[in-house]
Amino acid sequence: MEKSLMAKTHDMEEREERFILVAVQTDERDDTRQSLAELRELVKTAGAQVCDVVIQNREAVHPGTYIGKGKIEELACLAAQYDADGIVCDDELSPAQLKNLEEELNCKVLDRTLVILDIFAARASTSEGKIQVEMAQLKYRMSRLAGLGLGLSMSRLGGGVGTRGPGEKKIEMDRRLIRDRIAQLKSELDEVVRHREVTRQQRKKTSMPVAAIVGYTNAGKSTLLNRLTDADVLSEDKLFATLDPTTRELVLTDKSRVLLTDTVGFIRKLPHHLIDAFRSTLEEARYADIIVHVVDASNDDMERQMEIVYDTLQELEVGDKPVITLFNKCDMLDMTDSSAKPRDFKADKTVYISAKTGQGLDEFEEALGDILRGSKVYIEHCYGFADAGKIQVIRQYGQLMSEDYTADGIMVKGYIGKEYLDRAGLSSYLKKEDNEY
Ligand SMILES: Nc1nc2c(ncn2[C@@H]2O[C@H](COP(=O)(O)OP(=O)(O)OP(=O)(O)O)[C@@H](O)[C@H]2O)c(=O)[nH]1
Ligand SMILES: [Mg+2]
Repeated sequence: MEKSLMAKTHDMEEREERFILVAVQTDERDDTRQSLAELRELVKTAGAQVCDVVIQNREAVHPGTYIGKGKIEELACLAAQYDADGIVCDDELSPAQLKNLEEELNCKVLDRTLVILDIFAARASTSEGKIQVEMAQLKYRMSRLAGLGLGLSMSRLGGGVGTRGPGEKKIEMDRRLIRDRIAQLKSELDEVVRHREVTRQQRKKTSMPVAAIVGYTNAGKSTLLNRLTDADVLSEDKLFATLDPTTRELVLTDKSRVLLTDTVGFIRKLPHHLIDAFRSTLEEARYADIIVHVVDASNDDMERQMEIVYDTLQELEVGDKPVITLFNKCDMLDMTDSSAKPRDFKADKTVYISAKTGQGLDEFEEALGDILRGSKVYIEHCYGFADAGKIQVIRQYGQLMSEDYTADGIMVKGYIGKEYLDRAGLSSYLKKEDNEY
């Protein structure tokens, strides 16, 4: 990780902060263990230590205190025993739960959302990322200001996990100031979104198809982009290494070009404030022509992670697009028994790869080329000189390979999406068998 705010804070402190993780296991949840393993990684990524884990079996989360009275007492003893700085609950706490737990335990009380926000705050590097994180943090604080006396409570808590980031100094502002700041950030963000929209439009003009690399955090998305394009994106064994989308051009074997975009990883219980704030970043997938779904095939929790990725895509209203699923990290698996190979029935194509060793990447590029060609049809037609409008449609929405002036008109060769055939006045000229559409 780069020298971050976090590292700085910790240099100043004598020791890393220590937390006890707390989760409630209900009948409805079957992934408490994995979710806690992930929370442990999140806390470590945020620069703190985990000293113990406490799980309470309950029919439902306690509405006032998250866990029951007996468990709170047990936690208080444990916290004293470990000299822990606080606890981290595995669900987003309501304002009341947060306040009550703080009062009962008299230590720092964090939740999963705060830890994720904290990591994002330390990692955001572009102005867009910073605005997005600050906005998410302020919204989170804002919803917890009610009756919390946050000024007092935060100064008692001091620095460390859950208090960092661009919002740090602003935590103690009153509600009105926070509201003003949110409004200001929102207008800055609108500006950024407009800019992004312009960039997207420009990209469209180059008529290069866009493939968005999506997947669970730590699946290997950045490693894949680096491997394919020398993109030099930070990749590491930490959650949320990537916050800002990076786009690079990839030239396929048939010489066609495609833009590959690396995106923010998904995670279970991705805080809603973050989804809202990062919508323009996360939405890269929405404007892509094709989705490349990277899965960490070496992770026991792979199936659930894939589900979460598809759910998040749905939440982001990423419509029906072709999906190539890449089962990554195959270098760590024994793939000789083909019946043990993982499958993704939602994908149009599945490839087994290792972004680390390069295994399977030729097959992936081939699959990418096939799908991209499949969505476009080849055109070769001589337009009259008066057909400028039609040629403009091809220029704008397709790939114009050549444009030669002849005595009869303009000979145009290229590719265009099937959906634009009518607008380019071409449908009647195409022979179905030529293009297999
Ligand atoms: N063994 C093995 N490790 C891999 C492979 N691909 C990626 N990794 C490792 O997995 C970790 C995460 O890789 P990243 O590329 O940062 O993952 P990411 O999906 O971009 O993660 P976020 O940006 O955090 O969402 C790193 O430690 C990589 O070295 C692979 O094919 N094999
Ligand atoms: Mg990454």
